[in-house]
Amino acid sequence: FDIKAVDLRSDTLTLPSGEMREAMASALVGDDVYGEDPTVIRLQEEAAALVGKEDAIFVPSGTMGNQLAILAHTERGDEVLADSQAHIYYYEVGAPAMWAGVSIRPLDGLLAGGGLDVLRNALRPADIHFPATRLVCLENTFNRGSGTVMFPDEMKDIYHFAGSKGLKVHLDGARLFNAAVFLGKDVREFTANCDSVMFCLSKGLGAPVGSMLAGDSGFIARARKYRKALGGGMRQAGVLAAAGLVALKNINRLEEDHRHARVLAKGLSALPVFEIELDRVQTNIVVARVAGGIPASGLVRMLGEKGVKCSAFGPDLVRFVTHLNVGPEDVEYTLKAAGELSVNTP
Ligand SMILES: Cc1ncc(COP(=O)(O)O)c(CN[C@H](C(=O)O)[C@H](C)O)c1O
Repeated sequence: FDIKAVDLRSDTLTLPSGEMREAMASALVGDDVYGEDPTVIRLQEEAAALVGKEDAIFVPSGTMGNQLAILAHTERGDEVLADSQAHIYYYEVGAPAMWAGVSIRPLDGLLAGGGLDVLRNALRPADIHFPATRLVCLENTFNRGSGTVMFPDEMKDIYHFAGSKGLKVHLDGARLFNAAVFLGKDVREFTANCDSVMFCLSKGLGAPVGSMLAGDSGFIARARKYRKALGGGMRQAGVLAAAGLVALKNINRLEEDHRHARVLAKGLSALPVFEIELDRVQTNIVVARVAGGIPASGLVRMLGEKGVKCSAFGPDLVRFVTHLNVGPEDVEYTLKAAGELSVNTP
């Protein structure tokens, strides 16, 4: 059983391809703070057109894209609504309070189906005791929901209801193309139902760095100013944007990651130590409950010893993420390694 390395911790681990490296090396560049980097400009124009928005800005990370959206949509003291398990609340270091001076009210179930009722029940009347609620954040696909997809119709209901109450909607679309590919729909069917959208180039699409934030031109102008304030004004960033342009060609191959995730989930669920809701495995993320009282950290360690890396996703939850650098043979190897575990697991 020769040990090999299979890294399923996250799709953030994707490595730049040879084509990306060539594009990076030969990229036309200029000073992007002066608005003079032709490759950044091209990427921003292509990204805006792709998601059907007026303008877009290239940012170093999905987290910065999300935080710029909050800054550009709100004033200090406003309230933002997000799912309690949303990345923007769960994994972004409390940044909305740190930079935007806003509070996030965590809502259980906003992203897990029935979001409109959750939102409707969360709204409060104007009252001297209550902050002004300004923004609703959605996430598609839903990372901590095991990469599940919010259908465009549900997004439309939420978007129209939010709009009727004067709220803006920001979509954390870190893995939005995974959602579009899962449904076989144009990504604009999703983005027509939000005021701003962030999507990552650096995850399943394979770029080494970067995300795009898109919205109307006034919003992007505000986001650009806040990015500068956060020290995110970049100089010859065309070197990175060139990889992003190549990454956009990887959208259609995402179905391969989804297929690998389904094969992995099916194989793992046949083993006594993993409990998986197979209908929730829609894209490239597999979340498994660890049975037998084994802590997730223990399972991560035992699989690690066999060369398979995955993430603990809670005390008894583990996450496997398929991506560009994971092939069918890696899935097979993972199932073999996991199969060995189950035999030896008490
Ligand atoms: C839905 C969503 N939105 C935003 C981000 C932030 O993107 P980056 O700041 O890492 O570029 C992530 C990254 N997710 C990472 C991962 O899944 O391994 C970790 C948890 O931060 C994300 O999953």
